[in-house]
Amino acid sequence: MEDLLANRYQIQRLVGKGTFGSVYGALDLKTKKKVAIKVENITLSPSPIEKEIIVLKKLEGQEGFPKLHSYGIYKDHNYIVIEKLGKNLSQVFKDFSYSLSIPEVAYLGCQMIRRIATLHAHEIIHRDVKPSQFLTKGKTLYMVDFGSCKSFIYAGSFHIPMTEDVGFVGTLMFASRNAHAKIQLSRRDDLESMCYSLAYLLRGNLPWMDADSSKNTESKISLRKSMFSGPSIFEGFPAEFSQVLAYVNGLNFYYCPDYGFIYNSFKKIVDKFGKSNIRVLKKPKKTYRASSLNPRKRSESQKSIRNYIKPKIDTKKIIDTCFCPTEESDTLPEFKNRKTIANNCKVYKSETLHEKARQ
Ligand SMILES: Nc1ncnc2c1ncn2[C@@H]1O[C@H](COP(=O)(O)OP(=O)(O)OP(=O)(O)O)[C@@H](O)[C@H]1O
Repeated sequence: MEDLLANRYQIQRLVGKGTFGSVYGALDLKTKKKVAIKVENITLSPSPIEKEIIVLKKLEGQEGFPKLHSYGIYKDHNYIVIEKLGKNLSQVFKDFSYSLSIPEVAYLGCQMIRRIATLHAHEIIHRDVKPSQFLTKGKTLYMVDFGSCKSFIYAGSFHIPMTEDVGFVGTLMFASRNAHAKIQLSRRDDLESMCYSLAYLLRGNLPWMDADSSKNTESKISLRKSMFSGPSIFEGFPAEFSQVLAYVNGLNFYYCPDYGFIYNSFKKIVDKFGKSNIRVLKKPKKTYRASSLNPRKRSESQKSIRNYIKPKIDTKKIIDTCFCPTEESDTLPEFKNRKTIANNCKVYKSETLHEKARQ
């Protein structure tokens, strides 16, 4: 990669390499701000970066998603310039010697489910949820890499059908069982991958991970996952984790998951253990209070607060009001005596059709 991209971005260092491209840290010579630049070869078709641009535009202004600064083609590369974030959760895990505490993982879970709920509220599924797709910056966990995303809605209001024999999408270690069975993925699969990510961060391994990496073939992982991916992967940890996985395993292809139930389950763990020893997602060191700024900076800061555009979709509302019980979830203790709250999520046509077929 050349040192200067598009006459504006001074490439500083390679931050990471993905399956399809590389991410560089760079300095925007115009704004003097640090940015991240993702590049891929122009010959890739379909282009993951093109997909990423569409998704990032849709998510503009949402908490926990990087800002898209610009994009374009430079020589034989597509590129996007996005907000520079910190380390991903795999790197954070390594920094903590592969040992995070129960409340730390539950705290990360609270933010993961909020990001996934926001993405789903925009009718998009991620299809490659794993620890390295969540990056830290200050107190916020960001979700990145939208190259595998897909809209689960077509023609405005139809949920995609549950087709089989689709190609494998995702990452072997964290993919849902449906991904291995080559069944079309839907919202439930992002949640299953989230559960495996949390189990990995709690345990430091997953039952289908062979220490000998050459033995981690798709067929071996798929077989072991079908045997060992039940709620027992959370054995020895607070019951809320396994209850969430049991709930997710009971979700129907078309259902809008109950993000509120999942969020509250993780929050219950955080509340039980307390937040005082949580080392991840700490406040940035430098904080300025408006009153300590000089008058000109104070007025700029107040103006930027006034100009702050409220997120179009309120994740808290999705978290609080979305509830779609399944037959299996009725058997969980949390669901006993719980009233069905009107589902705030849009009801898609095929979901209604599916309901009718069930009756
Ligand atoms: N906005 C960003 N700021 C800082 N680092 C980033 C940013 N986006 C991505 N990265 C880093 O770059 C690395 C590569 O990211 P990328 O999304 O291309 O691939 P990946 O998720 O690691 O791998 P794969 O494509 O195989 O899923 C990530 O590990 C991440 O830590």
